[in-house]
Amino acid sequence: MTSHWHVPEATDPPPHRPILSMRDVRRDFSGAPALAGLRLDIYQGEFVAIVGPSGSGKSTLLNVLGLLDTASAGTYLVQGTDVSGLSERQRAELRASLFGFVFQDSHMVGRDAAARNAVLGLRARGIALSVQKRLVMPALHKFGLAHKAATPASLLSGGERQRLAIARAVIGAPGIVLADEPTGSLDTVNGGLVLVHLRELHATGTTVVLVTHDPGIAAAADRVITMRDGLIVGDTGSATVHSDAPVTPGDSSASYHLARRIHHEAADVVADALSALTVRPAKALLLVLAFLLGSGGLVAAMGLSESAAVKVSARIDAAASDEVRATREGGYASWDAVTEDLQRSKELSSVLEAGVLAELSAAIVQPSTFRPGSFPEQPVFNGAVRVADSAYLRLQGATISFGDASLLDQSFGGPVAVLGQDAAIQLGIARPGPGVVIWLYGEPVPVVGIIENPGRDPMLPGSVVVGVGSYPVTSRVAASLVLRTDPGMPAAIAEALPKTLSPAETGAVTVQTVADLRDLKHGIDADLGRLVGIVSIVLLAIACLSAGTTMYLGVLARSSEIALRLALGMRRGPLAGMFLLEGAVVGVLGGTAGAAVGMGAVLLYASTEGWAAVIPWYAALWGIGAGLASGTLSALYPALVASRSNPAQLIRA
Ligand SMILES: Nc1ncnc2c1ncn2[C@@H]1O[C@H](COP(=O)(O)OP(=O)(O)OP(=O)(O)O)[C@@H](O)[C@H]1O
Repeated sequence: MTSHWHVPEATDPPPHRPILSMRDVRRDFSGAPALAGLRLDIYQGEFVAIVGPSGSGKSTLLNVLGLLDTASAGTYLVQGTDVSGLSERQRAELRASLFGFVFQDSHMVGRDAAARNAVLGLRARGIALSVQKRLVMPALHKFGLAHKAATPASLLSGGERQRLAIARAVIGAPGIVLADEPTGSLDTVNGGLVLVHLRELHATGTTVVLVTHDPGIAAAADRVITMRDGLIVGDTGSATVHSDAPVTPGDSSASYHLARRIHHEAADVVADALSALTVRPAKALLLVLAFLLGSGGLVAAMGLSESAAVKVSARIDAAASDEVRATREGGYASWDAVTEDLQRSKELSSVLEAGVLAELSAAIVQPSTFRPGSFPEQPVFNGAVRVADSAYLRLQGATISFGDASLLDQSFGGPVAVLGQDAAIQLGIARPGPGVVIWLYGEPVPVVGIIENPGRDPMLPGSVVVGVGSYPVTSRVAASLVLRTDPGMPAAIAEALPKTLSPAETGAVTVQTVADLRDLKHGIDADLGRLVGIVSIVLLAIACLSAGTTMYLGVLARSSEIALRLALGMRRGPLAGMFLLEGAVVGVLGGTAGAAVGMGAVLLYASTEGWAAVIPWYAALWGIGAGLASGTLSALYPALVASRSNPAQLIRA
């Protein structure tokens, strides 16, 4: 320590080039100067203590020196480079490669192990993993923390955390260590230890600048700068033999590497986003649930509308200008009764063909290629299952390949099935043949044909059609008679049919022509889809809002971690990415669960209504996409807040 005051003048011949040099540097906060025009040179290898009363500007000076904060006016050169000309990114890179920081409150990523915290700065600089591994244990050992390597930083004692902060600051052998009251929160023993470490570091050539209130620590420094009211009022001057050699990290393998840095940043972004979720599982679960409800509703709305629309439009198409459908109230007791009605209706003049069609619930029939129980996770069939005869297929103009539709009408010991092309693909059946069966109600049913052309029934491609032959009737059959008439005759046939089929009680027969069916289009089914759709969009908006609020609070709660990452040189883009990814992951999880729940709801609703559930293949993607989009959207503002924050201010907070 020297005894003479040395306040260099601009006219002084520069003895050596300083590594940090300030001229007329000001830092104003709301018009009031925290630094009121400083002139300061710091040379490589110095051990400088900054002292002064509270509020005199010590921390502000340290923050500006370390590029955590920007001067409002004046010139600041780091290794001869004017930092006012650097971009935010260049400042971050310079900060990461030149400075090591020790803060008063040893900021840590609390959920991460001590070892991972120790290498945080190395990661920000893109130091190779092998080098990180080589450096971390000796550093922890040096600071008496080897046995705590795997302990989460939040569980360390105050002294241990501060030693870890120093280990983190020095592990990459930075040219300059800046420490803001590093012993402020420690007892005498731990404070003394910290000072010993800083002196050892200085002995290896590192420049150390520390802010302290402790006269003992100030006395241990080679140069003491005294501040008052934002000005330097005393400087014991530099005693060190200065070197002009450029400041480089002590370990050449620990040099800055952009590609690896980006790689580490990407890995950190993913790991941190995921660990932020797993560390607060209850919060994550609630967010997932919010997105689940929103996107689940959306998928359900799509399925319901589509099922309703297909059901309605199928009928309307079918009932063009030459089709009449009739049903009997309460259905039929047996297939013989159905056949009887078919025969009678065929006797009407102008009826060209009469067929039969009954819808079955796919959820109950459970079509499958696999014997029940033989395959643990059987895919759910999402087409329609219908009972029909060959006349129905004929009058729809449908044609069969690889088989014979008339087998549908025969009873030779059990039902047979023909498959629509989409249904066949879904069930994994390429063509019918001996031994090719599907399982319905847990019983094997031979496949006797594939529908090549669905004619005018748009539901046929996705349908499993079971023959009427000997299809078991367990309860009453809700079958429809489908009649093909001479063109223009449906109205006349519709008049005559009830009298023909049920002369005693014409009301028991319901006849549908195209006019009746058009009304169906505006029926409650489509409205239900629309309603669920609107509700789900509202739910998604609420999910977005609540997730956004929760994440914003999360950003505030993690301000110490954010400050640390920025201070260590993490760029703002990846920092924002970390929060966006967290939102996206929550959204995708919620969206995926929502898609599953939504599809389940459609299947359930359709089966209770006796419809064929039609879930468009893209519904699940929509559900997941809605979750992803709303999750990311909700994280947008919090991410912006995090990435725009000023590390110096956060550290102060
Ligand atoms: N982000 C900020 N916003 C507003 N005012 C600030 C901010 N940072 C510092 N100041 C003000 O600048 C002045 C200097 O603060 P600084 O923290 O640098 O002093 P200090 O000498 O380090 O004080 P202490 O020893 O108490 O930590 C104070 O008046 C403080 O209120």
